[in-house]
Amino acid sequence: MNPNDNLWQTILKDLERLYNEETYNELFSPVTSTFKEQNGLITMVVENDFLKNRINKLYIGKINELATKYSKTPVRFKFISQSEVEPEPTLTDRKLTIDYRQGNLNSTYTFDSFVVGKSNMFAFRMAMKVADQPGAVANPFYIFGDVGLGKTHLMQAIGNYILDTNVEKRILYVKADNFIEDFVSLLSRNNNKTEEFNAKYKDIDVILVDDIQIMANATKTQMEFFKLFDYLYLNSKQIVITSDKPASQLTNIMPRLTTRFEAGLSVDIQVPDLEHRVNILKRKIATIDANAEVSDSILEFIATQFAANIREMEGALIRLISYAQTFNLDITMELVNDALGALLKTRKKSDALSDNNYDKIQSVVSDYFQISLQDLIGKKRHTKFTIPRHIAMYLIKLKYNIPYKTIGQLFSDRDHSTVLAACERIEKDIQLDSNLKFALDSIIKKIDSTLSKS
Ligand SMILES: Nc1ncnc2c1ncn2[C@@H]1O[C@H](COP(=O)(O)OP(=O)(O)OP(=O)(O)O)[C@@H](O)[C@H]1O
Repeated sequence: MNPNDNLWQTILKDLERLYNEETYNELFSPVTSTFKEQNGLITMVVENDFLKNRINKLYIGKINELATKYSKTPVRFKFISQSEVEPEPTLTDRKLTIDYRQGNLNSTYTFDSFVVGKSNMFAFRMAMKVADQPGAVANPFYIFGDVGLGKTHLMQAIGNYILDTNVEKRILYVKADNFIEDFVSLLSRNNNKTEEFNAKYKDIDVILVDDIQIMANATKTQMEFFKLFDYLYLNSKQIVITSDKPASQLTNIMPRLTTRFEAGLSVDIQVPDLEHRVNILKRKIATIDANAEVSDSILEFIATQFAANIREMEGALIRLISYAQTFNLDITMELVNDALGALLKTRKKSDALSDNNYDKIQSVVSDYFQISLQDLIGKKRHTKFTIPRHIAMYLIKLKYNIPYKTIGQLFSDRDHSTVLAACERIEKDIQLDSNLKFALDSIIKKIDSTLSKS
């Protein structure tokens, strides 16, 4: 018996419960065993194209949700018809197939499971195009956005899609810090490791490099990455990169890399609005526990409390559902307070701490723009200093709403009208300049995290 048959039998039981008898008997019950598995993709065979298309169009999402629920390892299902069954590969063919999905890509990070809204629509559409024609549409494809907003998910969805279309494709997902580690260990060992390094990084079709900003200051690693980048690029291999900021704002990454990143296509992911966040939560419930009943008002409450980071929002939902399951309780607002009380309290505390922290805002802004605090507050008039200065004034006004005159005193005794003009200017520019808007959002996040630690 194929090891995935037990999984399929378990899924069948749920399908029988979920759908009417006629559908179940026609579509699912005749499929008694799995056909094969490769790279986490389990293939099932049905009698004809009509059945195959119905399942793949209407029921595959639910089947994969159940697979995620019941399988210990990440797997997905695919249905083919009898006429598509190919003869088994010979032993030598099989040896050539490297398992590129296991331990490399998270198979739940797919386009299917990515909830689309205004904040990520462009990024999503372009990612689909890149996945459809790797190496041809946008190379490199650069995704940026704040922590926990879905960059890794979207990047891996590209990898999973390419693999689903062609299981032989070699897709390498690597976090920038692992690339640094691999390179450092290459330097510290003998030469025959070079071959291993090259086999891992060069003998591939697609590279997905996550959190490139981590390479800041690692000059030798950047040089090596630069060589690899050029090699892959010249061979039309798709390169996908994620970062917490636009390429133009990466600090301590060599310009020969950042300019190459800018030459491809950059897309950003913003914080989703409330309705979008609630939709993400609804989708997550289905994967955590399809039977959990969570009212819209509770979902809205969670989406409001954990607005800036989807990972945190998802964590709160998982905690709530697990809590309800453990104590066998209905999910009410009272239970939300019990289950999430500690998390909510930490957030309140960090808000309360935020009084009178003007100097912290000034130092986060100066750090972000890599200028000294003295220059931020002082009188120099180069735009390198005036833009960060205006941003710091604007943020203090936004966060504390203290008089313009008081803000002026924090910046070398400037007068009320200078601060007012600076705030109005920033307010206007963020409507027009998405890079500025992005910088502001990142700085606000950093301020919040600094204040919560104090
Ligand atoms: N639009 C979305 N639809 C469904 N799930 C999402 C979406 N956006 C984010 N998530 C989920 O939020 C979690 C965090 O996403 P992810 O790890 O991709 O964020 P990230 O931007 O790469 O964060 P980091 O900067 O920390 O690497 C994941 O579980 C992901 O599935």
